[in-house]
Amino acid sequence: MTKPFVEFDAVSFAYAERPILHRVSFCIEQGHFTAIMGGSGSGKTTLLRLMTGQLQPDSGRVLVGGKDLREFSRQELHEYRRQMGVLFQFGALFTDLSVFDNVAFPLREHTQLSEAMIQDLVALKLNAVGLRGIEALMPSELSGGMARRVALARTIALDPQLMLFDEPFTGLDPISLSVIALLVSRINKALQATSVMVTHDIHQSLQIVDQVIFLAGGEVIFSGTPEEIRQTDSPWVHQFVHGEPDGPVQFRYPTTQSLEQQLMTAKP
Ligand SMILES: Nc1ncnc2c1ncn2[C@@H]1O[C@H](COP(=O)(O)OP(=O)(O)OP(=O)(O)O)[C@@H](O)[C@H]1O
Repeated sequence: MTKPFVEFDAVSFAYAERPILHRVSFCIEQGHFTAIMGGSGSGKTTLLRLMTGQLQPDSGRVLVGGKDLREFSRQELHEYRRQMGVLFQFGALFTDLSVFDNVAFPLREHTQLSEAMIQDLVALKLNAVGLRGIEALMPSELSGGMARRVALARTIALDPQLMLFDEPFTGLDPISLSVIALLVSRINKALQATSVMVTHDIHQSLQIVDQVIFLAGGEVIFSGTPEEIRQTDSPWVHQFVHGEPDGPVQFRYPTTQSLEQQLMTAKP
């Protein structure tokens, strides 16, 4: 039996006067792997920030384990974030620290473990991403794909219950991309973590996730399993799956002024 881990209940959010999300509701089950997809600027990263508690909804609720994030005490919020592993787009490593020290960083920061224990844990985490043996290398000596894997090892150092990935595949060659996708999927299963991944890579996602949520126009326009996505006749989803430039998802930034008006406006 699964139970909800993170729920969005009619969440609306705007940056100043600019509405981004409008009454967004969805549920992420414990232990499930969910991809968030949508056009550029549709609010995917904003949604992750609402999930971490970095941003707060203007209305609606973000529930974690059934409790409104707004009602978390400082201690609860700290604990929630400690159980979270976050891997950003370019998984920045500390360039002045070796691979070992990068992976050891969260262990030293958040635990009282002995150095001997930390050494074993770093070896285990690097082993999980297929890179045991490169402990002494500096980030400048790694390929882009290796650096992303080291960042992944660091993300899982504390055995997070919730893993958030923001475009983990960006900028990788196809082989490194498949390797990262496979590792992310395996690690998710091994840790029985709940994972949420913002990505543009629909084909890779459909192979590894349990659920995909599509955002457009500030709303969830579709959510379902990979099987349901393959079968839907939603034009939004169709445009995404087939990577078509024309369709309901617009590539233009929404502006109220026409190009003609803008060109006619007197210049200083
Ligand atoms: N701190 C901010 N202040 C004001 N506007 C912001 C801020 N962060 C993001 N935005 C705007 O909010 C919208 C949604 O941004 P967000 O980064 O969530 O989109 P996204 O779906 O992750 O985009 P992409 O796929 O291009 O990374 C964008 O139009 C962006 O310009």
